[in-house]
Amino acid sequence: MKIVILGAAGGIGQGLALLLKAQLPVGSELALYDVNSITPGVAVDLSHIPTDVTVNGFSGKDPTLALLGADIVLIAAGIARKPGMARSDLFDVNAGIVRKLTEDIAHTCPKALVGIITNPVNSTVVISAETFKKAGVYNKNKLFGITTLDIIRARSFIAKLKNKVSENIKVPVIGGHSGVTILPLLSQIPDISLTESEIKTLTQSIQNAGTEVVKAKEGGGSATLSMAYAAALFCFSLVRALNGEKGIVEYAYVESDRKQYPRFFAQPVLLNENGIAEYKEIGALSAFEQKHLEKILDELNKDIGLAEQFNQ
Ligand SMILES: NC(=O)C1=CN([C@@H]2O[C@H](COP(=O)(O)OP(=O)(O)OC[C@H]3O[C@@H](n4cnc5c(N)ncnc54)[C@H](O)[C@@H]3O)[C@@H](O)[C@H]2O)C=CC1
Ligand SMILES: O=C([O-])CC(=O)C(=O)O
Repeated sequence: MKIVILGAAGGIGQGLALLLKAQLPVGSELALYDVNSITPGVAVDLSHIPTDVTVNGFSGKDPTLALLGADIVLIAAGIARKPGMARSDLFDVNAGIVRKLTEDIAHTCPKALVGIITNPVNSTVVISAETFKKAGVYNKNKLFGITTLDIIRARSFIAKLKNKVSENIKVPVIGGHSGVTILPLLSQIPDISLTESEIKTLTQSIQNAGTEVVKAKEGGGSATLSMAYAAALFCFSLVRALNGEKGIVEYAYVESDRKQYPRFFAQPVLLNENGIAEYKEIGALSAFEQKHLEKILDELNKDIGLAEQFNQ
């Protein structure tokens, strides 16, 4: 199994590379690529960790050598927010980066599963889809916007509030990955009931969590370590599915043709060797969640439309 990280020298890239080097199955291969010339050095550094995962690092303008034979490609390349910015303010720079890297993937390893971390996820995933389409190799079952960070935040916040073990808490989060488009389904958490006021506060905390990190880092970037952890969890699920393990369900921002939802939407999917095997039921929404859903549709459709236009 070969896993590639694009943007591997960045805050997320390095943390993610460390987690994958430490925990991928024996015999896996990890390829790191970044325009930053320290990337081969990051790979040398990681290669001293005694796990049976091979690490190679590549820099320069062309990621082809890193991408050759990839099974999974994770894209964390691009700029991050500074205080006062919205994720959508990253579009102008990151849209072009994601398009170029997708062209490289389409050319070199079109069958790989691709996970997109680069913001604004609501749009970059669409740009990637349209780029694959142009290249004639789009498979919607293989392209994922990684929204796992919203899920792990929800788990942490609820565990703290209710004094529970976070590992045992499962929280669905649907929609998109920016502000109000992040919709945690707090009515669906097994064995935990929340008051109306707790639901309101938690929903806002989960939606604003990224901005809180940006503020706290005072211009030094956005969430990196928690995102690296989230992307590693998502990647391990892809690896297990590729290895034939059954019953793996993840929430991710993917294309589907569910009638009442936008073209791209974070939702539960069952994974197998080919990526998405099946779209799972989103389940019943509470009145609060239903009302919230109606509010986010316009915003998500706008982010998707902008990306569709970018690729025309
Ligand atoms: N999906 C999510 O939940 C989250 C997404 N993000 C997003 O992830 C992205 C990366 O964030 P950080 O790692 O904190 O940023 P960073 O600035 O620390 O790292 C980005 C890396 O991308 C590299 N890069 C830039 N252009 C490239 C190209 N064309 N090819 C290869 N590498 C290139 C840079 O050299 C740098 O090493 C940002 O867009 C950020 O908004 C951040 C947190 C959560
Ligand atoms: O907020 C940001 O810019 C980074 C991000 O997506 C998150 O932390 O959820």
